[in-house]
Amino acid sequence: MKGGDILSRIVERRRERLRGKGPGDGPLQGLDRELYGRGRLGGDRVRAFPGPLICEVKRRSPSRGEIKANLNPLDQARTYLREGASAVSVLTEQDHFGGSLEDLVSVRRAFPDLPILRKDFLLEPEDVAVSWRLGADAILLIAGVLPFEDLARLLDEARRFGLAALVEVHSREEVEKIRPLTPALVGINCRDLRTFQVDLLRPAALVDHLDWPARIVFESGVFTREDALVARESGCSSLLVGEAAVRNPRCIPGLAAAMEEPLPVRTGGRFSFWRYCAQRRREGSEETTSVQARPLVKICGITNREDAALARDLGADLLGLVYADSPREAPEGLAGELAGFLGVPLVGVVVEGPEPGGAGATPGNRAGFRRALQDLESGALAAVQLHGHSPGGEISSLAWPAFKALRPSSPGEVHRLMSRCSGPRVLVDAHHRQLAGGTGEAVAEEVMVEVSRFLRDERRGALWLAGGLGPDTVAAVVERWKPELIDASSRLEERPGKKDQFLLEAFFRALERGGVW
Ligand SMILES: O=C(O)c1ccccc1NCC(=O)[C@H](O)[C@H](O)COP(=O)(O)O
Repeated sequence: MKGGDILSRIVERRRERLRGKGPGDGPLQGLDRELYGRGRLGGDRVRAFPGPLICEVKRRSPSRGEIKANLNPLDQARTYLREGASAVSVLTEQDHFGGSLEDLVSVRRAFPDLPILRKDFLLEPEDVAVSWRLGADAILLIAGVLPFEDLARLLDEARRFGLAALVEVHSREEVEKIRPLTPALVGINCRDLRTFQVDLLRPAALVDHLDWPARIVFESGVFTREDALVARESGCSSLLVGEAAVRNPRCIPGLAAAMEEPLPVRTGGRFSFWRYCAQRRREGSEETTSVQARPLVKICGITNREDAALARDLGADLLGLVYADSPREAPEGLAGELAGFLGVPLVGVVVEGPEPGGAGATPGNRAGFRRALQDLESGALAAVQLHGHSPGGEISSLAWPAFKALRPSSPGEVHRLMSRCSGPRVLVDAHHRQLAGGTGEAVAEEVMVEVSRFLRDERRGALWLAGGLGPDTVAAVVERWKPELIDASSRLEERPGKKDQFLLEAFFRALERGGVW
C-alpha cells in the first residue's frame, strides 16, 4: 500500500471502532483490572522506562506489508527477552497492523515483570484506562494525530494511572506542539507516517529543539549497528525496533550492545558528524527528504591550506582529504593543521579493499587507511568516506562515523550494492575501471535512474552524489536529481591536487544561480 493519506485512514478506522465497540473492543470489556494490571511498573521503573531497546511485536504494517503473518506474540516476546530487549512494544491496532488487545493481555499474563508499551493510535482518555486495565506499562501518544488539548488530556490520564507515555514526533512543528507539555519521554520517528519515507537523520535534526529534560527514543528504520550508533550520536538513549527484530531477533544483542558500549572512536572530534549534516540542511528541506534547498557541498581532494580556506569561504559544508594512492593524496599532518582553524568538518577519503577493476588495497591505500583512523581518533577528521568493497559489511567495525561511496558499474548493480549498505547515507560516485575516485566522470544516466528508483521505492534516505561535477554541469545535475549533498573534486582543479580559484568560484556561483532554491 502506498503512503498518501494512510495516517488519516488509520485514525478514521480507529474512530469507527471506538464508536462501535468502544475502547475495550467488545469482548475484553469488564476484564479484571487487578489480574491484568498487576505487571504495572512502579514509580521508579516508569521513570526508567524503556531502557536501551524496545522490540516490537507486530505482524504487518502499511509501509512494510506482511512481516510475519503467523507471529505468536508469546514466542516473540520470549525471544526478545532472551536476546536482551529491555522492553516490548505490542501493536494492538487490528486493521493495518494485524494486532489485538488479546496480544497485549497474553504477553502481560505470561511475563508479569516485562515492561510493555501498548502501541496503537490512541485517541480518547478511555483508551488510557483500557491500556492500564489490560496490563500496559506505557502507551504511545502520537503528536501528529492528536490535537493539543487531547494530547494534554491523555498525558494527564497516563500520569493518573501511573503509565509512562511515549510522545511521538516527526517534525519541528510537532516538537513545538508538545513543548508546553514537556513530556519526559519523547520518541522521534524516522518514518514520516504520511509518506512512509524513512530518514535516519531526522532525530539528529530535531533533537536540539527538545530543550527540556527528556529521554529520547529513536524510532523506525533501525536494522544495524551503524543505525544504532547514529541514534546515539543523535542524543537518543533508546531504540524502538520493529521489522528488524521480528524478522531476525538475533540482531538484538548487537543493537543492545551498540546502545551501551563505549562508542568506537571519538565520533568525529569537534563535530558530531551526522548531527552536523542533519542540522546543516538548508531551511525548507526539514519536512521532506526530497530536498528542495541548495544541497550541501563537499569539496574533495584538498591538499593545502589555501584551497581549504577558499572552499570554506565560498560556502563548502564539508572538505574531503584523500588518504589513498592519488595525485591528490593529502600530505601527512594536513588534517590536524586544518582542523585547528578551519571550522568546517573534514572527511577522510579512504580505499579500504579491492575494487572490482583491480584498484584498491595497495600498500599505499592500506597505510592511508591507518593514517585516516589515527586522524579520526585524534578528532582531526569528522568522518571517513569508504571506497572499495569491505569484506565484512559492517562499516562501523572499520571506522566510525563513516559512510560508503558506491560506484555501480551498471543499473543492475545498483540494488545489490545499495541494499547492502547501512547507516543514514551513501555517496553515489562514477564507476571507473582503474581509478577509485576523482575520475572527473559523471555517473551514467541509466545508473542514476536506478539509484533514484531505489531511493524512492525503498523510501530510505536522500541522495549524496559525486562524479564529474563542475561549474558547467552542477546546476543541471542538481535540478535533475535533487541531491541532498554534492561532492566535487577534479573538475575544480588547475592541475591534479591544486584547486583553481576561478573554477571554484564559478562552481558556487552556478550552484546559487542555477538551482531551484
Ligand atoms: O579524488 C581522488 O583522487 C580519489 C582517490 C581515491 C579514492 C577517492 C578519491 N576521491 C573521492 C571523492 O570523493 C571525489 O570527490 C569523487 O570521486 C568525485 O570526483 P570527481 O569526479 O573528480 O569530481
